[in-house]
Amino acid sequence: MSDKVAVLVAGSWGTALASVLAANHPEVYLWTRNASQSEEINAKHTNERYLPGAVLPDNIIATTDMAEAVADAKAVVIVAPSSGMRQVARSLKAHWKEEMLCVHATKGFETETMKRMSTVISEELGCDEGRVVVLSGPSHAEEVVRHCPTTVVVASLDEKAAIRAQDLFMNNDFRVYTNRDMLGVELAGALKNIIALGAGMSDGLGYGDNAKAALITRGIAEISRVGVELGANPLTFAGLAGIGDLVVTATSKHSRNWRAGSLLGQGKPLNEVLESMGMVVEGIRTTQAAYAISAKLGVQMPITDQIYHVLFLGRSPREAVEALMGRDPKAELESISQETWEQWHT
Ligand SMILES: NC(=O)C1=CN([C@@H]2O[C@H](COP(=O)(O)OP(=O)(O)OC[C@H]3O[C@@H](n4cnc5c(N)ncnc54)[C@H](OP(=O)(O)O)[C@@H]3O)[C@@H](O)[C@H]2O)C=CC1
Ligand SMILES: O=C(CO)COP(=O)(O)O
Repeated sequence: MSDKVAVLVAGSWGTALASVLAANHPEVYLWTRNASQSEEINAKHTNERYLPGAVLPDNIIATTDMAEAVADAKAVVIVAPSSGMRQVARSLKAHWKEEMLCVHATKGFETETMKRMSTVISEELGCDEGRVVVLSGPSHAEEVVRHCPTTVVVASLDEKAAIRAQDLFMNNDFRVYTNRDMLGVELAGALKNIIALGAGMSDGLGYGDNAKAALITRGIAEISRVGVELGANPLTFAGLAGIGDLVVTATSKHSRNWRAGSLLGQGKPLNEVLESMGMVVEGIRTTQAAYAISAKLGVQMPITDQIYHVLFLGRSPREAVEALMGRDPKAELESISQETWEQWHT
């Protein structure tokens, strides 16, 4: 097998990951459905729409031909938004070979089915879920292309596949840890976007650092609660894919979820906010999925519940904050089950 690596879709994160890979591998093929974007990347080594101002390595070769991108690649990295994942994975099927490593770096669910991305990919490729690796963690594309030090985790049901992915991406700017808890890593990466929307709303309303710290801390509590209920390792939520990514998304102006939340907090309607973003805001779809998951499991997700009401049921961000602050008095660790408590304290 060649030294070639393929990245599918040239949005901001796909392009940034292609530039990480280009430092480690001689040829990185970047597939896009957009011919003019492909020409721009090959001729000017830029992707102005998604990463304005960044200069890309010249061993990134863009193409609109998926067969050309994937043929003989040792690894395929899929970075489609969750809404396009099934379609992209379905197109990959004709070109994918069992021996290729398959990594995804998408943070979201398939809203219609509430499935995780590794499930969607394995269904479309017709392979075992263990063949898929997820890459996640605190990593804004804008900083990664500037070679700012960044740490992420890769997780898979197959530890050997995770180690292959670690080896594929790791370099002096981009440090990669393995984690065996694929479920926890995928859940954490998706659910933190809801809390980042809330943190943006809080800032948009003009609230301060106390409110944001509360959202981050109570946010990771509800993410862990649903994660543990589904069978994830509670410690994953204390790691890079959990609190690490929640902090970076809830506190950074690079974050599209934070920015969308901030505009909503300033009173802009959702449709106007989404029109002005021009990039994917995964937290919106994820709020729908998480609201349904929380109801199905009977697990309390009070912040998610309020964000859902703001996004889809006309509640104002200020009313949502009032509802959260006016909840019944509770002990901080009340909603952690006895079993989980014992797990954490042994
Ligand atoms: N940006 C970041 O810093 C990070 C993003 N992520 C995650 O990565 C994922 C992708 O986000 P990001 O790159 O930021 O998104 P962007 O909005 O920057 O780009 C989205 C890209 O997806 C393409 N696309 C959308 N739907 C399809 C489809 N059906 N078929 C083919 N291409 C499609 C778009 O193509 P077109 O231009 O033709 O519409 C565009 O290239 C998300 O899950 C996000 O949460 C994770 C970590 C960091
Ligand atoms: O996941 C991210 C950083 O780790 C990017 O978050 P946004 O999608 O909110 O920009």
